[in-house]
Amino acid sequence: MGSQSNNQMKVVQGEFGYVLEDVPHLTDYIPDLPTYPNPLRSNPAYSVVKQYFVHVDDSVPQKIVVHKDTPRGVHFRRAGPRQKVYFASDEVQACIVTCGGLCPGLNTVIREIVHSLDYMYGVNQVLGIHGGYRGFYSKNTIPLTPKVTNDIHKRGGTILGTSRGGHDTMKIVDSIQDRGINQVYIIGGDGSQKGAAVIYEEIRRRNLKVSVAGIPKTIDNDIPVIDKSFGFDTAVEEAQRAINAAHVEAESAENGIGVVKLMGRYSGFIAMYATLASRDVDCCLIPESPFYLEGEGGLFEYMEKKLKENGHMVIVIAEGAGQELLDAEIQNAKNEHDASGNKLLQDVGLWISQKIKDHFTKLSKTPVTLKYIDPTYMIRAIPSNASDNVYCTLLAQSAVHGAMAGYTGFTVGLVNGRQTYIPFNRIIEQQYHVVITDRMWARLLASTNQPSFLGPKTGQVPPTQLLDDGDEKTCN
Ligand SMILES: Nc1ncnc2c1ncn2[C@@H]1O[C@H](COP(=O)(O)OP(=O)(O)OP(=O)(O)O)[C@@H](O)[C@H]1O
Ligand SMILES: O=P(O)(O)OC[C@H]1O[C@](O)(CO)[C@@H](O)[C@@H]1O
Ligand SMILES: [Mg+2]
Repeated sequence: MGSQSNNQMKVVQGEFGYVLEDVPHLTDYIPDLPTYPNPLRSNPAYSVVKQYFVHVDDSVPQKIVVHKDTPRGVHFRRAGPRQKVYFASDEVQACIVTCGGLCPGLNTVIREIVHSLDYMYGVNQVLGIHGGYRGFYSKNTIPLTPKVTNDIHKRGGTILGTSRGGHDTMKIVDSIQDRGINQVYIIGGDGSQKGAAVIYEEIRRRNLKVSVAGIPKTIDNDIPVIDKSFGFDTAVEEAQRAINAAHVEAESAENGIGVVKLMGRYSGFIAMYATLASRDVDCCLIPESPFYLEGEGGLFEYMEKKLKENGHMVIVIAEGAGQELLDAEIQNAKNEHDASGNKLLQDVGLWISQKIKDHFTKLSKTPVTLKYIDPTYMIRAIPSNASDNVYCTLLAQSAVHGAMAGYTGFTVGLVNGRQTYIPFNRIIEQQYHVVITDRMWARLLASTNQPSFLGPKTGQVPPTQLLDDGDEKTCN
């Protein structure tokens, strides 16, 4: 038993291997802060709710698949309202910023932060930062009220605008300090959460009473620890429309082939879930599972078999899949990056469509009709669906409860179905990927019956045994 801490995380150890990876609190570096009773006590909606306040010792296990002698393992602090808050309502000057690519649900999260601050905590000074991180120091702010944000959840995109690049930590924290902001809500993906972590560090270095809360956003679902990111379900649902169109086109032609490219730079979650949801997909190609085209066990062999059996087929390919094949083939390919430093990928959808056409043209007895559908931005530029709207609401409320309770340097997230506060460094230390030796990918292979492409050609060794799926994301 014992505890260790650094600026980013406090690790508390308990009995039977219990570990709490706790988030920082303002009192870690500003002792003797005054506290106030939580205004929710006298809120008619909550005052009657028994045990509404979260117990100070409540925590949520990261791993729920256990054996009888498994140590209790890593836990995260349970999110929710606390008895005491560290901000008086009229003291709070909050701000909200959205960064990185778009994602369904951004406006819902903005709306719910504004509404939660006002309706639950009586806070009515909330500023919107325009155009991502650089907006802190280069743009005017937008006052956000429940009235201004009332209908925004019905729209795609973000009313605040977003951007990549432009993270100048010193200028951002200067702006926070100059404007008297003391709660910062940052909605963004892995890059944005890295940005949030360095903002928190600088705020702490300056000894400022400012809570920094992250709300994880990315339709790629590549953020570790959390069950899934908001907007992911909406994106998967929208992808069905493209897959359906590809299937209708393919089915209506002789040797029809539908190819659908979906987002997923390094993680193939959208492609995997869209495939599992659809049942019309015969082959799903993702960045985590290298594949090859020619020869035994390759894609073309499988396609020939499928066309012979069914007369048509549908392929879903994630944008980051097969990039190594393109790199090997396209000499002098430009090594370009976006403003945030993310590598700009080559268009694998166009490339594979051409490869397929060339292959079947060579096999002159099998002329094919190929339709390529690229719904890339259509799956993310839409409003969130009902379940994502609920999810966004809970995330926003959890973030507000956490900041009001004086926690800082945390990201809110669903862990095994429970709202939690997760230290930034657990969120940013790695990107989450589909693990092709886990159960979920095996389920997909079983559902499509496609080749696994495991073997000497891809350098992937077939697993002898499926590993425990304790670390997998989402309900399985
Ligand atoms: N290591 C880092 N340190 C500080 N800021 C960063 C870092 N990485 C990214 N950022 C900033 O975070 C913002 C968003 O980053 P990025 O464009 O990579 O999107 P993201 O948040 O990862 O979202 P997504 O990839 O889902 O679209 C940008 O303004 C970028 O400058
Ligand atoms: O064109 P943009 O806006 O840079 O966004 C594209 C990228 O954003 C993501 O949706 C999330 O990182 C990727 O899948 C995709 O490559
Ligand atoms: Mg990212």
